[in-house]
Amino acid sequence: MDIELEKYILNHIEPEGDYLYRLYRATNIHTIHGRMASGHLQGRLLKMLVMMQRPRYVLEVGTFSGYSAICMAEGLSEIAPIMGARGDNGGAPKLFTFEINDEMEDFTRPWIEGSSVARFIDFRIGDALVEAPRLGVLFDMVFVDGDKRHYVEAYDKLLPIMSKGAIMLADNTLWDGHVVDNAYSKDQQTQGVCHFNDYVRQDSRVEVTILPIRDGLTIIRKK
Ligand SMILES: C[S@@+](CC[C@H](N)C(=O)[O-])C[C@H]1O[C@@H](n2cnc3c(N)ncnc32)[C@H](O)[C@@H]1O
Repeated sequence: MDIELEKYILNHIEPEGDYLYRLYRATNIHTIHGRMASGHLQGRLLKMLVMMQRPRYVLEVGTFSGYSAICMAEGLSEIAPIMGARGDNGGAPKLFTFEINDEMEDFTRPWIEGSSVARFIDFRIGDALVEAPRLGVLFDMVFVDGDKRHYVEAYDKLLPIMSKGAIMLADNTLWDGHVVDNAYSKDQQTQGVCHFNDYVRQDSRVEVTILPIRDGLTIIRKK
């Protein structure tokens, strides 16, 4: 997107807040692929979607530095009073977020635990596609942001543990425009994203739309 237009957008949406600003900076300083973090615009969208969907349980595949997890938890903290939480997390909404790379834990856990919404986040190291089905809960919202080569596998494993009317968000589904660029047709991640986009489109159990925000964000609603 044009830089001026992006600046304009960021000046006309809810501010990121100091904590997330510092986390984004720290992510970019201390990790190699800092730009994987959602950032201001997508973070505000995730929070907004949580407030609109009002989920009891949210699942995230791929915590990385915790940026998107904190944004979604901010949404949960807004809806918690409406959902009749008792304040001890007994009936409060909750985000389970999984990170497969255990080397991220030392960086990410303090940021999550130091955030004002930590009580809404259950951060676990492990493969979300293996661990999430073992939790025994139905998710009302799922954010798939893990390995692009396994998006179809993620979809097949997670759709059955989503409630009717739940939404799945899948990030990076335009993959920097590579989905329409033949030069990348042999790239495994591009192939994974393209396969996923085709696969979801033909599935009559869901409705799907793609937002051209950032790197492409697919919204899938389970009928
Ligand atoms: C793009 S980053 C996530 C960014 C983060 N969601 C955000 O928006 O700030 C992707 C992360 O997913 C992790 N990952 C990949 N496959 C996974 C899986 N099956 N379960 C849990 N984490 C996974 C990777 O190690 C990486 O840290």
